[in-house]
Amino acid sequence: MTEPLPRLLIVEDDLGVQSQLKWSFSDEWLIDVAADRAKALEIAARTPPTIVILDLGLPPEPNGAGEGLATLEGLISLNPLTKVIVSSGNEDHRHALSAIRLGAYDFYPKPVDIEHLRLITARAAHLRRLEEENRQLARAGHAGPLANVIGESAAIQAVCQMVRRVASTTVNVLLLGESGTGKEVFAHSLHQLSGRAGQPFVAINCAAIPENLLESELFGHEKGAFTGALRQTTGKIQQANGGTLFLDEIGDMPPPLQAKLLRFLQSRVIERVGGRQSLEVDVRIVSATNRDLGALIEKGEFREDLYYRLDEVKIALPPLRDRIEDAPLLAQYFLDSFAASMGRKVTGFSSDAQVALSAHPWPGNVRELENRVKRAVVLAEGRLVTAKDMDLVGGAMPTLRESRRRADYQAVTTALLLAGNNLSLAAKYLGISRPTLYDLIETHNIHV
Ligand SMILES: Nc1ncnc2c1ncn2[C@@H]1O[C@H](COP(=O)(O)OP(=O)(O)OP(=O)(O)O)[C@@H](O)[C@H]1O
Repeated sequence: MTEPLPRLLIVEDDLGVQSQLKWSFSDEWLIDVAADRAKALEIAARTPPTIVILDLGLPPEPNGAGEGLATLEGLISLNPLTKVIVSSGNEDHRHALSAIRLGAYDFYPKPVDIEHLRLITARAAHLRRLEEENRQLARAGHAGPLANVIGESAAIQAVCQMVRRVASTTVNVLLLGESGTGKEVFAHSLHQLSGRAGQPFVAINCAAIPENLLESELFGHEKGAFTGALRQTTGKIQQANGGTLFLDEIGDMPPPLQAKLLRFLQSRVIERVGGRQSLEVDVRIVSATNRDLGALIEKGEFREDLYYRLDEVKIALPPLRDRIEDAPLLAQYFLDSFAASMGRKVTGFSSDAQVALSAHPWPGNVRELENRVKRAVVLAEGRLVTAKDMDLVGGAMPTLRESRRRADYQAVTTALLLAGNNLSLAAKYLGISRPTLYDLIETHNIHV
């Protein structure tokens, strides 16, 4: 998909200047021209321009600025994001300043210097793009990070944005990511941001419960259903009625239970183990795994039909090493909360600790960082935590290759975020071709 060219409206009554401008900009812009206020506003209403180049001296006042300024006001009131660049032929600087006061983006003196005007136009277009992206983010509810989520990296912001976007829907969400990347944190955010927030959030770890107990944990059982079933119990699915069921480590669910879970997802009805009564249950399913479900499906260990039910939307959580700029933020956050709860007067990190935080590859992700900081808050002798307190002495410098890998990953995720996942635009921001961008996305396993 190629990006449509942006629209430029030239409002100019001098036909010579009009065609000069048209000719100079037609390679990068879709151009409309108007010679007076009425025509300009009519075009702007019909095909909204990104940028307007506006001559202030329009008829019937070619030597004044009244008509030009009125046109400017009309354009801005049609769309306040429109960037209007004004020109005035007479030497009167005051008109240009009045225009800026009324909301024009910039001005330039006549006679026109095309190179100068190109620069102004490019900057205005860039600003307009940023403003529109900010608006989109704000509309998607992305006013800041999610509650309980620490991180400012582009990668984590993209995740927050996605979580906000899907939270209010009823789609089942599959969270993928290495151990300790925050899958449960985001499952909780999804629930809190959804219309189900006042209802229960029930989590179950499919790997931690022995196979023979998992079924009754999920579905409940009747009294006497099996040896030791002394009374009727309510399963987790029913406990979550009206709310969200978080199925952690879904990749470890044994195949017979996968079949039962699938039946439930199709019918939305459960039967307790040993029971006959059908109970209707309304839950939203959020599941998570650090395993490669595709590989499990290939080996016949995970049902593909269940996978498609669970993966209505997939959200991939980046490992901490790929958003290393979040490590100092998370570390300070954990330090403050542990210091407060343990009553310790530790306030920050020594410089060797700060270097270690950014150099360590964090195989255990945020959980590892949390544990290391906790230990350090206990051990620290002074006000500052050292690398030794975190047991990160001699923490290997990242190799040049690793640093480059991280830089590539960050650049690509940032560009995708700014481009709203539009690949052509992201490739353009990065100054690379689309095929190169595809390769990078594949190499870094980035989900778009
Ligand atoms: N972005 C974050 N901001 C604040 N705390 C976080 C963040 N991500 C993770 N944590 C914390 O890190 C720890 C691990 O997170 P969580 O249990 O959600 O990871 P997980 O991906 O579900 O791990 P596992 O796959 O091992 O179950 C938790 O204590 C959680 O509070």
